[in-house]
Amino acid sequence: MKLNIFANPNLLHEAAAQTIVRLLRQKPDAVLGLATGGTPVGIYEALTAAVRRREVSFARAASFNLDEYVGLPPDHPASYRFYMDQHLFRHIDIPPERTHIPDGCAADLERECERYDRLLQAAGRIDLMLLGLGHNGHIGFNEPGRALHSKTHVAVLHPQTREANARFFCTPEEVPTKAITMGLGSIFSARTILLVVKGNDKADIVHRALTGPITTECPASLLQLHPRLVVMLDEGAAARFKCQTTQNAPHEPVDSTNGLW
Ligand SMILES: O=P(O)(O)OC[C@H]1O[C@](O)(CO)[C@@H](O)[C@@H]1O
Repeated sequence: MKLNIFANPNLLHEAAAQTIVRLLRQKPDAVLGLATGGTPVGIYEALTAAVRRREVSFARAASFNLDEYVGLPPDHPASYRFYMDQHLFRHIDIPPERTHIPDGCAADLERECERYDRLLQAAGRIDLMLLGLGHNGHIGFNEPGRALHSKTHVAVLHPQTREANARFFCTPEEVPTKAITMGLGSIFSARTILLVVKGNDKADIVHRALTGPITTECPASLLQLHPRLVVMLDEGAAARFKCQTTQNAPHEPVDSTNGLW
């Protein structure tokens, strides 16, 4: 695992974006796994700026989003399709037909999950999976529980998750109770996983996920087993890690695990 700690969120956003830029320069047809939520917004802004500066092109790339709410159409402002269009896709040159997000309004949700898995399989391995972290340790919408799913499935959202995401809706009651999410198997099969976590409110959970026991009660703890895990934290999220803030250029991540493991 490579752990990078940044003095402020802007440096973190830039470093995460540059990781994706570097990948696309080496491999223009890379398959990207993408996340939503508050965390990646700044990363998508930095990617948009890099495309505007013509530092990178997404013209040959493909993307697969982690999840989508059940029952929200693409034009609902809180749907993840809407979010991705608003924050990234409409600002970059990725062909719309190569951007994939589960259809949360499909008449048959089980078939939609199977369809998404077939698309993932046909695309080959995800080269880089961008992940945020839920306050309860969820990744995508893989919620804590006695068992985890490997494949794309319909997840019942934890009350804590619905509460955390209520800020994206007019009223808390509007937050859907279910979502379609990529499973742990699909997330894990990515060549590289980039976990980005910001804010003091996530300091405990990110520390537990990366240093605590590996358990389905904290889905992100499974990431400890991934052979190529890159973690980027701001100082708030890194409060419980006793290692130094990344001093070198933010786009040159260093291995700063410094005897932690
Ligand atoms: O960045 P946020 O808004 O804290 O969300 C964290 C995680 O929660 C989700 O939004 C799902 O609740 C994930 O997609 C995201 O990575």
